[in-house]
Amino acid sequence: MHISSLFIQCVSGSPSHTVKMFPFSLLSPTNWTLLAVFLTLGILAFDSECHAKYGDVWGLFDFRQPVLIVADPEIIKTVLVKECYSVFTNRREAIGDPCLKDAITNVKDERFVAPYSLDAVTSASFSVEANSINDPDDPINVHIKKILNFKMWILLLLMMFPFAENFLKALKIEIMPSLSLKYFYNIIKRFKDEHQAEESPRQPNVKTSPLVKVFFNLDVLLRLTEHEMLSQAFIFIFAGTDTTSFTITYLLYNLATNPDALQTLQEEIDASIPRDAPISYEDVIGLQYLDQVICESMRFIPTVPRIERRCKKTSQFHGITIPEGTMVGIPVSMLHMDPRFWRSPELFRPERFNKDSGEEVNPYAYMPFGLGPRNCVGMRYAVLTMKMVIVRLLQDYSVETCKDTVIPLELSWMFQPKQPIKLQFVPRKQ
Ligand code: HEM
Repeated sequence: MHISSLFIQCVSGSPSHTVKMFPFSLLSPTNWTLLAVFLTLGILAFDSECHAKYGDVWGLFDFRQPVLIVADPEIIKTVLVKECYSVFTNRREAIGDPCLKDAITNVKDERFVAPYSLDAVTSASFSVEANSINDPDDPINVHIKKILNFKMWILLLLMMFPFAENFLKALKIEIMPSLSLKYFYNIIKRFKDEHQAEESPRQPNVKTSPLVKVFFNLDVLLRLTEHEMLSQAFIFIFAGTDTTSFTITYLLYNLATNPDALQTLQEEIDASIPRDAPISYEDVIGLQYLDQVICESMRFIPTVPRIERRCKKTSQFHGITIPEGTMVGIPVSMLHMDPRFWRSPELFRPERFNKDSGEEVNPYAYMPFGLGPRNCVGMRYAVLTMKMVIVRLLQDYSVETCKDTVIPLELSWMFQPKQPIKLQFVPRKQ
């Protein structure tokens, strides 16, 4: 899962002109109140509290890092879209395994511009054979779990003391297990080598998907090194795994707690797709209500609650001076619940995304996949995967709450469910 701002020092900012970042004071009750809100109620309550106190722009320190949070759609547009290439191209400095520093999520400036064309190839998922659904001990499953359960305390330590990286390296302490990372690099490399062998004139009859072909020719197409290319392949697996599974889980939870929406969705699926027939791309794309349910579920509980860009040169926008090195954060989860942009935001209403509903969606207040040139490259692939899974599941099962379902859902300060989400699947009558 993507981790957003980790708060330690809270400060106030004037809504216009230079936003002042006041140093954290142990004696300041304001800071402690907000810190308590952050740790107990989580990022949404924290952002909402700050927003109520300071308006659309406020500042804080993530340990040593100044962060400016902006909730004004015009400023968001400037940061994520208009000035993306000139000022706000990059994210936070990558912390941790140097192996991943050339992945698309971390690369900077002109190195980003090249891999960005990868958008065209996101559908090329890697057909590495795995049996992780049926076999929890499948090596792929074991290694991805090790990587996703990365050590948060090391990340926090490095945010406070970036210079500790070499010290930890010497002690062989790592955020992500390098053995597991190497495991993935090796299977992707093996897959690439096999693909290139298939391409050789000695095996003219072997056919590879054109998209996979593009992906494994990135070194030639975009002049990426082999390591850079393998990193993109790895990050696609890594960035797409937890995000997609969390989003599907939230979606099922929202359907179970909103049986009317579930029924409307099942009626749409039943009317459009025969039960035992294979599902085509056109079938799922045609399901309008399913699309609305996914949009609404990702508004209601966005998997990534905050996105960020780093300001690479001191600039002035909308009357605010943003110093070089400042992180600009967009409070996605708060914007998705802001009554300025949504009618009854606390209600799960897929109808609001119906084009004929008359309710307009402000594109700068809705960004479950981020926004602008640096948004999620896996978006279309993820939506398609989710649609396929949901259709297949709901053709045969209804999803309901049970005695162990926690209602309402409680999210931790890391924006993850405090308790496991438990639902029951009831077979549908044939
Ligand atoms: C429902 C599932 C997913 C969600 C909610 C999600 C969400 C996001 C968000 C919010 C960002 C940051 C965008 C920004 O900063 O503006 C992002 C970036 C990214 N995502 Fe996803 N994502 C999902 C699935 C995937 C999948 C399946 C892949 C790969 C196939 C993927 C690959 C990436 C990559 C490579 C980036 C970095 C893009 C860049 O730096 O240019 N994501 N994602």
